[in-house]
Amino acid sequence: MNPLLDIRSLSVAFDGVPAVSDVSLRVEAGESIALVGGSGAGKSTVARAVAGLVTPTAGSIVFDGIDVTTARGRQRRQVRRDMHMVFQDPYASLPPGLRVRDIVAEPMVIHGLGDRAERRDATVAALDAVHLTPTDRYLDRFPHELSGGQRQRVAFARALVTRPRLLLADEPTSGLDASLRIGIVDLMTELAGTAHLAVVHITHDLALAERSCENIAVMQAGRIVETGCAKEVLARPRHAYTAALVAAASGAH
Ligand SMILES: Nc1ncnc2c1ncn2[C@@H]1O[C@H](COP(=O)(O)OP(=O)(O)OP(=O)(O)O)[C@@H](O)[C@H]1O
Repeated sequence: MNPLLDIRSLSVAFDGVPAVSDVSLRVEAGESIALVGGSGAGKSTVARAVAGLVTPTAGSIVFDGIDVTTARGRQRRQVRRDMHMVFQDPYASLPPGLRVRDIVAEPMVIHGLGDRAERRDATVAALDAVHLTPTDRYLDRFPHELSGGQRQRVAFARALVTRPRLLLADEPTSGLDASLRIGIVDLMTELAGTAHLAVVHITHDLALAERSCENIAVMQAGRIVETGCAKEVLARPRHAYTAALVAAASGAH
């Protein structure tokens, strides 16, 4: 069977400077994979290329049989509906002038999905799925009337409302304190289980990577140096860079 996401020999350069070099990665439907590595390793650039936000210099990215780098028209809209990105800073990524009900429903409006009543039901279901309950308490609030953790849950609800097949979560927990981080990571695990969603979780934090994902890909200087089952890779790293990350993380705790 073809994977949901098939990245082959992806390279991205900015002004001629390589940011991602020859990255290949397969993500199966319903799989959760952590993309880890130090700052500047190229993790966000891989996710942004998958989401069509940056143009690769070489390689291909096939999502559900569609080449995202060349998709146009109906196929492009299908990719946008079936794949969502959640960013680091929910305050910056949520429209400040909209209420939660309109923020969460907006992707359905953009994609012309459902009538008013169906959008309302889907919005309530998405808020339920991210445990912002009772939903009536949140529907009419603006982003500035929510805590950081609640804002990030709204960002997840918005990402889920069109029932996507892939969630790209780029450092969704940075800026949150430790207990909220675990809450968000456990939410992603739960969503992956119940919504048959594949999750790519970009993080610096190896403990969160291991907690949230079955699999892991370790990036260094634009390349993937090691992949495998997260628990095994972190317990017995084969690559010196992974071993150094694990040693640094255990020194930090
Ligand atoms: N829009 C851009 N223009 C120029 N250079 C960029 C751009 N985006 C990323 N880069 C460069 O590409 C490299 C990889 O950056 P990227 O953000 O993908 O790394 P990262 O692993 O996600 O890092 P971090 O964990 O710090 O977010 C870095 O050297 C960065 O400076």
